[in-house]
Amino acid sequence: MSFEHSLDDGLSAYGWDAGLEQSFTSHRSAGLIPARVVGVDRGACDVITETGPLRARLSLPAPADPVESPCTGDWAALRPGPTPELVALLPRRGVIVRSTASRTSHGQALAANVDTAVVAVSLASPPNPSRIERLLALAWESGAQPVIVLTKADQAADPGQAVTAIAELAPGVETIATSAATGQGMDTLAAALTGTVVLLGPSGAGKSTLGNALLGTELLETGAVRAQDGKGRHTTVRRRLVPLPGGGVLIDTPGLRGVGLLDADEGLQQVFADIEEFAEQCRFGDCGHDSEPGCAVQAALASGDLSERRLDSYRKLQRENAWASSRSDARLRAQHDDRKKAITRSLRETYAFRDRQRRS
Ligand SMILES: Nc1nc2c(ncn2[C@@H]2O[C@H](COP(=O)(O)OP(=O)(O)OP(=O)(O)O)[C@@H](O)[C@H]2O)c(=O)[nH]1
Ligand SMILES: [Zn+2]
Repeated sequence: MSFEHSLDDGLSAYGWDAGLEQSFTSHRSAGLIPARVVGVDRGACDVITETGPLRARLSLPAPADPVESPCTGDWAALRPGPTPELVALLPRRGVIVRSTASRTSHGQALAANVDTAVVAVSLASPPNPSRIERLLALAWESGAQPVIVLTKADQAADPGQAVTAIAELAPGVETIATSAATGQGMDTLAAALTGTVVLLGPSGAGKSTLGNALLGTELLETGAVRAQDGKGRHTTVRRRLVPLPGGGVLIDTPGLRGVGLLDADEGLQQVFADIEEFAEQCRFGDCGHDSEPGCAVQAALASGDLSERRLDSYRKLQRENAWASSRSDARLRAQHDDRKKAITRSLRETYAFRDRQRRS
């Protein structure tokens, strides 16, 4: 196998590697070149190629499910020429999908092939646990590894306590407190990010500020910059797919800011692995965890291992997901088995730790 295309060309900074090169062999022999999709609009797309950015026409059959249309982060095969054409997509490792509120039953693909999903949570105001759980479910479902970043640690009375409280919501997820003001946690964060990274979180959570700190530049638009733009113009063109100095790629598309759940059964199972684990101990396989005898979920509530709030959030997100999924086609799911095992292990350690604390 030849590595001449894979290692020191311009695409490796965007995540191209030997494995992708191998899956591209037949496209290479057909005279096609690899490209990563930066953005799609009006039947055309912006892509990055080995020789730099290009605008390409979409020349592939419309898929039955629009979720399978090209989106930011996709790897594609391009036919070069005076009018470059995108003729095929490489198989995705995963995709972040937004449930559309429209009449159509389809979701919208926001970012493909994401490895790390940063869930940004501001410590400047009380956190919203359900929102965090929702974003974690979305991340897991997309095949990405979530990382919780507590921003604005300089504004928190007790950041250490906040990390502990939020880590409880998120078995198997690293939680890092950061501050753009003091630089706290930025090295730890940079080290926790691998591959293609997205920043999720509500407006004002500090995503752009984090992104700029990671990039070491002011490429992304921040609240502070906008405040100076007194005309309310938000026309700054976002760089939607940018290599990070320490390796990896940052995707920042506007649609990622404020996504709902769609078809995220597995993602929810992972966020609420603790509840799923309790439920396995219930006497009845179809236990509704209300007043059934031998309900291990109710027992966990009684013992304090599980909070009412978390159980309510679980039920609410399950209803929301069931509603969204009933409107959508079945989609490709990422396999999460090894992660589930890691989460189960981390839960066991947590419970063992609590037991030891109680006994001492
Ligand atoms: N004190 C403090 N302020 C911060 C920190 N990080 C961000 N901010 C401020 O919080 C505000 C919101 O930050 P942004 O980075 O624009 O938030 P965002 O999540 O990108 O918001 P949207 O673009 O609306 O989605 C800005 O005024 C930032 O200057 C921090 O670590 N400490
Ligand atoms: Zn039960």
